[in-house]
Amino acid sequence: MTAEPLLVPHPDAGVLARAVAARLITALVDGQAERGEASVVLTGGGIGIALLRAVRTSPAFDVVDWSRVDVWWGDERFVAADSPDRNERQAREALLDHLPVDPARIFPMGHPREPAADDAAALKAATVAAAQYAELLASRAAPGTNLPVFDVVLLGLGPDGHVASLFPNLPGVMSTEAVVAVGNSPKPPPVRISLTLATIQSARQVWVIVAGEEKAQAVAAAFAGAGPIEVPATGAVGRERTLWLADRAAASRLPTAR
Ligand SMILES: O=C(O)[C@H](O)[C@@H](O)[C@H](O)[C@H](O)COP(=O)(O)O
Repeated sequence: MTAEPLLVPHPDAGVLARAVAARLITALVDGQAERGEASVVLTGGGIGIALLRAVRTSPAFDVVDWSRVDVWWGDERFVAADSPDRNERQAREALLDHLPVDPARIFPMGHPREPAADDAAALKAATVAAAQYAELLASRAAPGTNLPVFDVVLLGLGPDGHVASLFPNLPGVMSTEAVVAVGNSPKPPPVRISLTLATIQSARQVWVIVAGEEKAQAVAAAFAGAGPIEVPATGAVGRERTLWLADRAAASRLPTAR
């Protein structure tokens, strides 16, 4: 295995979702065989939720002991707990509500406790929630460390090269904190919470999952040597393995694309 990013092509988005679901099931089973438990960091976005649905309908889904899986989020839209926009809610509907998970091992990011008076107040509340998530991460880390070693971090890719809620040229990209609040996300909603690249890099495996022609330019820029300030996804690397799992359209602007 290598942490050097490796692009794995897939014919289309449907096959991609099913293939990543199979890969995820295998990674969790392997983690449980080796360490007795496993962990995954979920992503929002179209392909991120589609792959959760594909896990649910996979014939192999019950090979995983879901009661021994820690579930984290890479980012969250800072909106009301019952908002359909929340990544947590979408993940629960797509998969988690249908599995025998241990509720004590599901770690959603925070949400506003009350409607904020303005964007500044919302950012302030998100900053508190981000710090609380960092504490939660530390509470599940090995003694002497601040972060758990995630088995797999799942990330969608934005057309601008963002992953989680780390956007090009915004301060969150280079943050050395574990978790950041984002107050001016170019992708709605504007206020978000995100793991930082430093935290994502603590994972054994990082998978950037990308479908669609509108992502092709960002994929090409990443593999042409762009840095994380310009294309944040390039900073999302795992300790053992970094995979870019792409459909044909997303990989179409790579020099080797056929
Ligand atoms: O909460 C979010 O919006 C995300 O976590 C974000 O990083 C997403 O994964 C990408 O924007 C890709 O989203 P799509 O797959 O919908 O394009």
